Amino acid sequence: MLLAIDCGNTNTVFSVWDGEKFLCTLRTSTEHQRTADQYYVWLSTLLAHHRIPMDIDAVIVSSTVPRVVFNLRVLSDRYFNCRPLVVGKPECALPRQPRVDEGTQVGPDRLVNAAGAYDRYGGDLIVVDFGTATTFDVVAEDGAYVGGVIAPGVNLSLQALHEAAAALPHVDVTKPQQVIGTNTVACMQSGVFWGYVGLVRGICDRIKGEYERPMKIISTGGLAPLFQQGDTLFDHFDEFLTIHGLRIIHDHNQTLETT
Ligand SMILES: Nc1ncnc2c1ncn2[C@@H]1O[C@H](COP(=O)(O)OP(=O)(O)O)[C@@H](O)[C@H]1O
Ligand SMILES: CC(C)(COP(=O)(O)O)[C@@H](O)C(=O)NCCC(=O)O
Ligand SMILES: [K+]
Repeated sequence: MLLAIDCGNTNTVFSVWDGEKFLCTLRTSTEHQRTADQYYVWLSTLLAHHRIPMDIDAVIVSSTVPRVVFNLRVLSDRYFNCRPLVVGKPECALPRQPRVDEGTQVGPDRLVNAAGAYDRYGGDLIVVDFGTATTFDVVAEDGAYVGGVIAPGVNLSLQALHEAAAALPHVDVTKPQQVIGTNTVACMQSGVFWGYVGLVRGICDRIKGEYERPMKIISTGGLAPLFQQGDTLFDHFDEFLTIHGLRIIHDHNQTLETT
């Protein structure tokens, strides 16, 4: 079975696959000090809870936080007796090479999103991923990642506003009753909700204007469904896009090994 790990700057998502069969996904906060032994205790407890056997014989990792990769490698070597594929490293082949400026270190999550989205929806895509940052990943007709946009994440923006302004409380993002807020919290929620609807709509429209072919917009990340309530921004919402992309890249590397 395959353990696919998507490590973001806020959360790390573990998913288990039996071939093409998706078994489960588990989420923990991203902590670069977390040791292989701690990961194993947490993972084995939860897999037992889901009655999933721990017969993992392959691991693939995408990490936007380089410092956590070492302990994920130790987890893979010590407990699953295999070397993990790490997206972005030379030993991990991609179905299609990105076409960006020479020397650019593209976030592995974006390469994985491109692979997963192309497999499911074909080419000419914008993938909007609501993470710590909100990324817009452009996928060409042939499935190559060809660039995009990075915007401050939704909760990051709210947190920054709360920390910078003495009188503004911490608020959770939600769709406000109306645009004009009649109290501080409603004003802040309107600012971040409609501000992001405008940001996503505006950036996608500009990307479409610059790209010569018609495009589909795929969204992923926990906050995507919330913003879809504000405007029909996305053609599809795909909660498991990134881990699907990890499985696609793993299978691509398996195919190369057997040919
Ligand atoms: N459904 C949700 N509702 C509200 N906040 C969410 C939801 N899903 C994720 N978040 C928040 O969005 C931010 C990004 O989370 P996540 O997508 O896990 O980031 P990353 O992939 O960068 O680690 C975090 O602050 C997280 O707590
Ligand atoms: C933009 C990101 C931080 C988003 O990562 P996340 O929000 O999932 O933690 C990540 O894609 C990244 O580290 N990118 C490197 C720079 C680039 O993609 O050009
Ligand atoms: K991401």
